[in-house]
Amino acid sequence: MIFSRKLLKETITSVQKLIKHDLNIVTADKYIISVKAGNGGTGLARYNGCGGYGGNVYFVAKPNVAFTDIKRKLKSKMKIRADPGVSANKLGLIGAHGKHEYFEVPIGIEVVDRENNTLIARCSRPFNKYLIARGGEGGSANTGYKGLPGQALEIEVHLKLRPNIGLLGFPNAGKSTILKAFVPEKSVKIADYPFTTVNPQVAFWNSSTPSTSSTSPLAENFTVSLADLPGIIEGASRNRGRGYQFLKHLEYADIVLMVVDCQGFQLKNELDCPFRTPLESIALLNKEVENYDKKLAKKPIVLVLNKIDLLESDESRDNIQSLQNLLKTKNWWMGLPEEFRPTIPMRFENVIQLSAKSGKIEELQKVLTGLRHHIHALTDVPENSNFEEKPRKKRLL
Ligand SMILES: Nc1nc2c(ncn2[C@@H]2O[C@H](COP(=O)(O)OP(=O)(O)OP(=O)(O)O)[C@@H](O)[C@H]2O)c(=O)[nH]1
Repeated sequence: MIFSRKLLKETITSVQKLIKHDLNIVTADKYIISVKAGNGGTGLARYNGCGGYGGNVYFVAKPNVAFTDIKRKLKSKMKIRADPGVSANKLGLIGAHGKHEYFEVPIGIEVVDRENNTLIARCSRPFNKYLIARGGEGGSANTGYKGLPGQALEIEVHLKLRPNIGLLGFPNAGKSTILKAFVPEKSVKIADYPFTTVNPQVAFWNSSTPSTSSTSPLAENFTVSLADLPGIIEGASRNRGRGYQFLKHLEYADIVLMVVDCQGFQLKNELDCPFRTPLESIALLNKEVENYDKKLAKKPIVLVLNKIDLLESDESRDNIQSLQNLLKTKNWWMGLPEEFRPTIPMRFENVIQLSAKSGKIEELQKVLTGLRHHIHALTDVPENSNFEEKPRKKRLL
């Protein structure tokens, strides 16, 4: 088959775009892995020899481990094991300890013991190591010279995003459109019906991204991650519409970007789906967030009243202006009927009107940049720093 130069060039460009897409967008999930710490080595009763301890299994939170890498690793590695301790023998009465296993994970993952459904570790601190399974004691007089078994357990690894900015809103509010405006490659899927965003998507925005104008106040190489979560629905905090899976990604967000359609919201054009005004939508989102986790409602929140280009009359534009002014006040929720009133009313850092579709998001970028002190920059943590493992004490005979 003969390729024309043009066709070849087009193919190379689309492959490059695909690679870029893969680098810029990641998704989140849950994996089941079995973990086995090392067994203790056997002691030698005749000479009071001691077996070495089995190695422990640790998870180490690393900022440079990408979600895409860990997904690949977790898919292929169904078992994580540490080495057993060495048994004592005539020539070596003290067996060496087994090597620990350090499994590097992205910051923000959670580890749950499947047997009793308890949280073992929340790997949220960069370079911290988290003990997942303890190695067995080496054989000695204490154990009747038998090496004890290392802990074995089945764990669930929850990949939680740790975005700097997490987008929150009802379906169709324009979250993906905002994300696309930050990262202008055509790789972010946008469509005009609810739940098109199947998985949370993350984009990395930095000062060299073409969408940021030359007047961008962000410093060179400052990278901010933005997560577009699927639209939540009323009852999300009770896990309606897979609400937990979406809301959990906001737990580690530095800033929440709440997006509301300035024309209001209706899930479906049906009688049992009531129409919600923009103010009601905001209050309901507030309630879902606080019901899920009170701490979320206290995060720095920027509110976007989106789709202002659809406001045709002067009256509707005035109404949105009044709403914007109201939302900047502390008691914005006071005029709402009882069922809409949040228990922990959000205090918005800023409220802005936007037309995400126009792609002109400079004002939003400026507002977020003004909140830079809340943002944990991805480049803040040294790439190569590492922890030192303290040597385990040598036991005396
Ligand atoms: N006119 C107008 N349309 C917009 C604007 N922002 C988004 N849209 C449109 O609204 C529809 C929904 O936008 P999305 O960005 O997919 O909304 P979403 O919040 O990500 O939706 P889910 O993924 O369902 O949660 C699309 O047809 C967009 O083109 C805007 O500022 N003005």
